[in-house]
Amino acid sequence: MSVLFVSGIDTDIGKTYATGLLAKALMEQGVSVITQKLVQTGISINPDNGEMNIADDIITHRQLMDIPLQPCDLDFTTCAHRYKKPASPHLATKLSGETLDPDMITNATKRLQAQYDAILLEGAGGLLVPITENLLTLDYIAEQGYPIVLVTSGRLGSINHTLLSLEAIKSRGLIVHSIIYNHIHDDAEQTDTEIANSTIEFLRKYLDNHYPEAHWLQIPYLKDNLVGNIEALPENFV
Ligand SMILES: Nc1ncnc2c1ncn2[C@@H]1O[C@H](COP(=O)(O)OP(=O)(O)OP(=O)(O)O)[C@@H](O)[C@H]1O
Ligand SMILES: C[C@H](N)[C@H](N)CCCCCC(=O)O
Ligand SMILES: [Mg+2]
Repeated sequence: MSVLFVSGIDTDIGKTYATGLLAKALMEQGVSVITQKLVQTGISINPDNGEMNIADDIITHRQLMDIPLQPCDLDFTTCAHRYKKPASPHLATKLSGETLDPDMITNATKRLQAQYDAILLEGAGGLLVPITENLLTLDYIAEQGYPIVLVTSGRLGSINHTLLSLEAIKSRGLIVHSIIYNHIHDDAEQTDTEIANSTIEFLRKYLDNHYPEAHWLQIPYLKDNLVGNIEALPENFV
């Protein structure tokens, strides 16, 4: 019945890819696992009926897991809070005229826990993104006490953003469960491999020294077909 919160050092860092690949690897280990999205902004609209689609990140998780959309997706249990504006949830919610109810998210997680052994809950953006005017993502997670999986990369600036995220997690007394290094930029011409490799080395050493219990994982650069694997996942990861 574990819940892991998958966050990242920023938006567009690869949380969705990491969540989907982690879920797939857990499934392959025989773990009954599902993913959930805290809140989806920038939702796509169904052109046939003008209604909001199932959360895009949930659809991508299922593609990466290589399973169809599940009943809990179709009834929106895995992501009820969906907003049109591709912005911070507090703004997207306000513009929609709706109110985001954090208890609804908690209740949905509990319903999923009754069905699955492990839930991977993906955030929106980074750890301190406001989900309402008065509630930061990390404060919601601190209320629930979920361990955190943090996604990072080798782009210039990642070291600082990663260490700041770790400090924020520590300040709430939460557990850093894992760091997932995403090889997101490996295909890009502008990638400086010297910087990327040094970032990996620095972060690994930093984890060893300060968070020896945390797992270090990596995900590969994926081509358009969304097929790939997280590197060897330890047994009893969740
Ligand atoms: N490993 C990867 N290989 C190839 N492309 C990647 C990889 N990781 C991320 N990307 C690219 O970066 C984009 C952003 O990644 P992703 O959607 O996973 O970010 P996110 O952190 O989940 O963002 P959000 O805060 O919106 O949820 C993807 O649409 C994809 O184009
Ligand atoms: C729309 C985007 N892709 C994410 N879903 C939301 C990112 C919110 C970031 C807010 C911020 O840090 O300023
Ligand atoms: Mg995402």
